[in-house]
Amino acid sequence: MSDMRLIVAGAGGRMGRALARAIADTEGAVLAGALEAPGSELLGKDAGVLAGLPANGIKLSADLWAMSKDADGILDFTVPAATIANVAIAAERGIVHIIGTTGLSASDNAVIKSVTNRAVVVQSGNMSLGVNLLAAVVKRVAKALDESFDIEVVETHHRMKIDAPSGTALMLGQAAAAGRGISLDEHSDRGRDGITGARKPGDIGFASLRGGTVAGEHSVTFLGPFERLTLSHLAEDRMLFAHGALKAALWAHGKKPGHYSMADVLGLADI
Ligand SMILES: NC(=O)C1=CN([C@@H]2O[C@H](COP(=O)(O)OP(=O)(O)OC[C@H]3O[C@@H](n4cnc5c(N)ncnc54)[C@H](OP(=O)(O)O)[C@@H]3O)[C@@H](O)[C@H]2O)C=CC1
Ligand SMILES: O=C(O)C1=N[C@H](C(=O)O)C[C@H](O)C1
Repeated sequence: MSDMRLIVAGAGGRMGRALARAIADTEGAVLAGALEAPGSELLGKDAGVLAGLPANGIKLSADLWAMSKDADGILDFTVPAATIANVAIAAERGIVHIIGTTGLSASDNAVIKSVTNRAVVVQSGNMSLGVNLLAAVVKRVAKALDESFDIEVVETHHRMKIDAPSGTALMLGQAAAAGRGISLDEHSDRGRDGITGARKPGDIGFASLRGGTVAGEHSVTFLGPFERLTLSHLAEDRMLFAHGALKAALWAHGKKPGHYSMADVLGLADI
């Protein structure tokens, strides 16, 4: 099979630059386009040079329709509005869409789902093996422990992150809720401040720390009578997520239309 031709959306961003480096490192993948926001001062710059590599001749452009003509997939780590605009074009072109963007609303997610009867989408708030394994373990533990154990999800990220709780924290909260057989929407405690009252039994709490250059740190703590169990994951470098996204793209190439998760890619969906 010929190399998978991939577009990086948000090519000037932290993940976009990491993705360009990961593609250059990965056999079977080649950079076919670099998308940036209309009006960005980076438009026209070389994607290789921006990523700290030799020039590769791929210039940043805001025209996804044109650059996707001969592409096979798009790796999208941008912002919700951009991802939603990209969904329609990727589906129309029939190219694989790997979505890592977080902070998406319920209606954004409904738009993404709506194309998956005709498009291949892999979406995950975290592309790492470790976090997806952690989610499977959290689900199991939550199933084993009753409401006498409170569940708290804590995440720490770099100072530039714009959304909270992180996509990963929400994914871990969903895993805990699924293990317990409850709806996260109905049992979520976010943003405590002031006189909050006592903790509601059964709620899943979230707390977000921001600062420095932290690539991503997550923990789920089960707090019971006289004991506590904490499960955690530490991302040491965002190249972890870039390599995960590449793995997802190569896995998805040629798959039938559907809405896939990283657990599907990693063979963890049944755990
Ligand atoms: N699922 C996972 O494993 C991971 C997910 N993420 C998520 O990925 C997203 C990006 O993170 P990060 O790289 O740190 O953020 P950055 O802000 O560094 O990068 C986002 C990039 O997208 C660009 N952008 C904005 N609008 C558009 C548009 N319309 N078309 C194309 N590009 C656009 C931004 O440009 P400009 O600055 O000019 O606005 C910026 O360059 C976040 O949602 C983050 O949570 C991050 C790491 C791992
Ligand atoms: O913005 C980030 O950096 C990250 N975002 C993702 C999230 O919201 O969980 C994944 C990772 O933790 C890094």
